[in-house]
Amino acid sequence: MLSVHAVPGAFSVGECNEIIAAISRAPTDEAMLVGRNTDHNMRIAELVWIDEVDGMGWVMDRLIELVRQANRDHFEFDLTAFEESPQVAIYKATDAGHFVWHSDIGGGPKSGKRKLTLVLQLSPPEDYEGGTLEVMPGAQVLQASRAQGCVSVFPSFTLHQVTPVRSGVRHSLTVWAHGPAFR
Ligand SMILES: O=C(O)CCC(=O)C(=O)O
Ligand SMILES: [Fe+2]
Repeated sequence: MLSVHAVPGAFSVGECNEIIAAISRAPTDEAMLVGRNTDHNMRIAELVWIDEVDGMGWVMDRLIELVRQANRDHFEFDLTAFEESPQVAIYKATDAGHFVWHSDIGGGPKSGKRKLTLVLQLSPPEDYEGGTLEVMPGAQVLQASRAQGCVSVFPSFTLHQVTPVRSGVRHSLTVWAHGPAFR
């Protein structure tokens, strides 16, 4: 099983900028962790749920196709639904935005059924320093591509983190595919 599947150019630069512009007009919520824990030591980011932003249907359509292809070609998990809205996270250097090591599988009725995680790099790499998505599928830590429009797909149980943003602002989009428990 491939641990992290990358799709460079899954979204064009123009499309990423369009998503950032659309969500910047929407109100943000402070990031909450799996289990609705607001421990600031774990994650500092602002969140916008794509389902609540007008004109973003095409984004969900593209994400579904990307997950479907990645699953068919690389993971072959039993996936049944997308039960949660994709979310855009905004990590700001002024807040030392980050997300410590975690798995995405939580204890809730939806977060407990997460099986694949897809992360889209929305910001161009020159917009920020730090803010690297690191994934640890085994003994080694892999750094996800920072290229704008690149998508990384990995099993939701895989440990991953976002290192503190040291300058600028990083936007990313995360969506999960759900299904019955691993067995
Ligand atoms: O922003 C990222 O690159 C990852 C976000 C993440 O890990 C999550 O939303 O669970
Ligand atoms: Fe995560």
